[in-house]
This record gives sequence, C-alpha cells and structure tokens, in this order.
Amino acid sequence: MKTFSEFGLEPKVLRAITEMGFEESTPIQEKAIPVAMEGRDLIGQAQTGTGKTAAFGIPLVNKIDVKEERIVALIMCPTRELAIQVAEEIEKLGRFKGIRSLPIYGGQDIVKQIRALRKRPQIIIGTPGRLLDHINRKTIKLDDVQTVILDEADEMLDMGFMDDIQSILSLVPEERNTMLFSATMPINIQKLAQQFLRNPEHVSVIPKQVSAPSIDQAYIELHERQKFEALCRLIDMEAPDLAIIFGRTKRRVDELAEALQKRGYTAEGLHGDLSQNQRDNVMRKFRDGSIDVLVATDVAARGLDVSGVTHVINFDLPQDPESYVHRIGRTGRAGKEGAAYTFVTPREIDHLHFIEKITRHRITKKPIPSLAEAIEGKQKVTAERVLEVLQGDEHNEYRGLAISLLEQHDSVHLLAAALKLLTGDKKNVEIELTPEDPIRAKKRRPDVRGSGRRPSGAYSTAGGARRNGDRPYGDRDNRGGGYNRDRGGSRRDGGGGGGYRENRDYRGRSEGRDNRGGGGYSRPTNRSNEETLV
Ligand SMILES: Nc1ncnc2c1ncn2[C@@H]1O[C@H](COP(=O)(O)OP(=O)(O)OP(=O)(O)O)[C@@H](O)[C@H]1O
Ligand SMILES: [Mg+2]
Repeated sequence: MKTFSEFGLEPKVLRAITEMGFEESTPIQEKAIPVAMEGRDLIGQAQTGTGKTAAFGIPLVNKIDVKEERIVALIMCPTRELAIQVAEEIEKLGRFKGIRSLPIYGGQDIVKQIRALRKRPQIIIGTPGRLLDHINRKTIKLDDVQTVILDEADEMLDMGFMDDIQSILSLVPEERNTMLFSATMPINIQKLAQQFLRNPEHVSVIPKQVSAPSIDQAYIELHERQKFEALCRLIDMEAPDLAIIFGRTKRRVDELAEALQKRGYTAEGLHGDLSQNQRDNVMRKFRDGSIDVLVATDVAARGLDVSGVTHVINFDLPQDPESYVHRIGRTGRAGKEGAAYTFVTPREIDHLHFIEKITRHRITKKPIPSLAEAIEGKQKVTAERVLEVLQGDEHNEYRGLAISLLEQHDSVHLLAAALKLLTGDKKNVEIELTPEDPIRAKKRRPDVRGSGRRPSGAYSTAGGARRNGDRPYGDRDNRGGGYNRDRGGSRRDGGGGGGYRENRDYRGRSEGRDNRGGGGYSRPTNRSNEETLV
C-alpha cells in the first residue's frame, strides 16, 4: 500500500491526513487519488468502509485554492446524515488549508443555510432536493463549479433523485471534473454516467466477496415472537461496544427502541419520521457513546460511519441482498473486526439463502443464545469493569469499608454480592412487539434464478456480484412489489398474554416506505424526498 506522501499532495493536506490517523492509503484511495489529481472523470466502486470519502475528498481539498470565493465544488449525497458526515470528513481534510465547506440538506432552516452560504464556502455537500431549492432561489449558483462528486449514486437514484440530479448537473459548466461513486452499477447509473461523465476511468476494487472480510456473519433461526428475547440475550452475551439494530419499518424501530429502554438498555431509534433535530441528537449520542444501541431503519444503512460499531443485528431480514451488504457494512470498517447477526424466521430461510448466493458468502447458523450464555456475558462485562477500576487508584477510598466488611463476612460471598449489584438485574418487563410479516422472495426471472454467475464487463464489479447486471428482485422502482408487504396493512398485535393475538386490525402503514416496499408506493419525484423517504 502506498503512503500518502507518495501522491504529491500539499504539505497541509498531508498534515491533515496524518492528524486523522491515516497511515497508508486504502486500495480504492490508491487507485482513485492519482486519477482525480489528473483531473480525469472517474467511476469508483469499492466495499463498504474502505475509505471512499477520502478517496474523493483528498484530491478535492488538495486542488482547491483557498483564496477562491465562489462555490467550486459540489458533492451530492442521498441523505442528510451522509451529507453531514461527508462534510465533517472534508472539513477535517481541509482544516490546515482553511478550506470552507458547507452541508446543505432538507429539514434544516433554510434561512440559516442562506446565512451560512454568505461565508462563501468553496465546497457544498448536499442532498439533491434541498440543493435544487437553493438553486431555484438563486442562493446557490453553480456557474463556477469545477468538480462534481456523486456519492452513493445508486442510492440517490433509488430514492428518486434522477430528475433532480439531471437538473443540477445540467446547470454545472461542462468544463468540469465529475466523479461518481456507487456500490452497484445498474443500467440507470450507466446511463447517468454516459450522459454526464467524460471518458471516465473505472476505478474499482474487485473483491472476492461483496462484503468486507472483517465481518463475522451469522444468522439465528427463530420465530417472530422469540425475536425480542433473543435480541436481549444476544446483546448480553456479546456485550457490544456499539451496536446497530435494523428493523423493517418505522413502527418497528419505535417499538423496539422503547422496549429496549424498558429493559434497561441505552437505546434510541433513528428513522425518517423524526425531526432533523431529533435525528441529529440521536446520531450525536450514538457517536459520543451516551447510547450504545442504535435502532434504525435502512436510513442508517448507507455510508454511515461511526467508529466503534462492533455489532450489527438484523432484527428483521433485509429486503434484498444489497441492503444486507450495506447494513452489515456499518461494522468491520477501516480494517476493524465486526460481527453481524441476522434474525430469520422459518418462512424466510429461502430468502436468506438467496442473500448468501448473491453475496457469495456463507452465513453461519448459530443457536439462540441461552439464558446461561446471556448471564455469563453480562457477568464477564462486570468483572472487566471491576478489573479496570482495580488498575487505577480511585477505589482506595473504599479500602476502609472493604476491610471492615471482610472482618464480618466471607470474602467470596461479599464479592459475589457486590458483583450482583453491579451487574444489575434484568428488568423483567413484559414486552410485546407488533409482528412484521415475513419477507418472501419474489418469483425471480428464470434467467436470474440460481445463476449466481460472476459479473463481467467494466460496469459490473464490486456490487455487480450482487446485482449481476440483472435485477434479481425486478426493478427497484417498485421494490417490494412481490412481497406481501404491499397489502397496505399489517397485522397488529392484539395485546395481552405472552404471545400474539391477532385482532385483524388492519391499518394503513406509512412505515412501508422505509423499505420502499409499501403499498402503492412508486418512485417519488418530488423534491422533498430526503425529508419523507426514510
Ligand atoms: N487510509 C485510511 N486509513 C485509515 N482509516 C481510514 C483511511 N481512509 C478512511 N479511513 C476511515 O475509514 C472509515 C470508513 O471510511 P468511509 O466512510 O469513507 O468508507 P466508505 O468506503 O465510504 O464506506 P460506505 O460504502 O459504507 O459508504 C472512516 O472512519 C474513515 O475515516
Ligand atoms: Mg461512503
């Protein structure tokens, strides 16, 4: 691997990279940085968590003149959280140079954004909808833009941003450098690239597996009603530093976060029905460790980079293999190890095997953790905490008390009692979640079924293995069309007792949109997508 000093970057940029703790470039960076520095258009593909942001961020920050008072670069991202995250990374990279960058996204006060724009940022990082708003209000001018970057391009198209992206790109001067990053290269991305990129260099890191090898993948087969108990045991057993739990719908996420809180875990939910402020708060708390479990819909599956995420748990099986790869890719980032667990109900087993086939990775079956394993896990954490305190000297003030207690009691008993107190008893709150319908594999087109063939051609690389150029699930415009989700209603728990009672209370579900599989949902074209979609 190359060190960053070999790219011929400015000393100030190099210094920023060093301060960020990057020593060697990642494979995608090694390939992409020289191409970008030559000013060539680029299409980039690489596995999750391998530093794509810096792959375009470093050459971008390197080439911008700090004296510039106009917007010279535009980065488009699918979600607000990603815009914020990418902006933070750009900010860090450009610190010593004094580069001014600004995230622009829906849900944030537009007047505040207009004020921030007066500080003459050189780089704008935005979601397409809100960007277009500013362009129409003439508060953002693209006449001087020399570099455009599309991050998570396939996701942006899936979210219905094609029209917006086209409008935006057609306003940028043709004489420019364009870079497109995408996990997959479906036909609509290829068309977009043909339309807006000039003789692009394909920069891809082709992995044997689609997902990062540093992620240990397992699944647990269980019934819907066993999921919550299994989740608590799994968390206790594994004692994650930080965990992300994915639920299928917004309702699911809300219920799950609340249920976990009732059991004494520090968990919060993240989905698109929360206000921007709430979303920012949850993300901040998760990043600084004041909560250690984030329960999320697929809104958190793409691109989000929180260091210290040791576990991803798919409480509900994801809709498609691609979503699976992105969800589990929230752990095992930047060369670290991670564990991914997926809950699968018996009726969903076929779907899981399909995910295995497309991702070309075997997912190991594991049993539901036993109560004993859960308790053991919790006890281990307590013991570790005690031993950690022992390292310091803050416990010295308890020595007197310890001595006097030991004079009266047996040492083992005494320590056991203290450990019990520290471990805390699980709050035995009865929890009921509204059951979700199982995911069922759609009837696949015969040419795709079971083929699992390797992709070929320049366009089908990393992500191609998943997609295979074809769409195993049909067109994503109506993703979910084949699942039973689009009944427009769902069973609701009748409450009472330990199990589920069906009272056939069907209700309309806006949550369906979390997975873009809800009833009657088709690709939106309105500009407030990023506010409503996930
Ligand atoms: N050369 C490097 N050395 C060490 N860490 C790095 C390096 N480059 C990037 N990182 C860190 O790796 C993490 C993942 O990077 P990033 O978010 O850019 O991944 P990504 O490829 O965009 O992933 P995704 O596909 O999920 O969007 C970040 O925390 C980033 O700071
Ligand atoms: Mg990314």
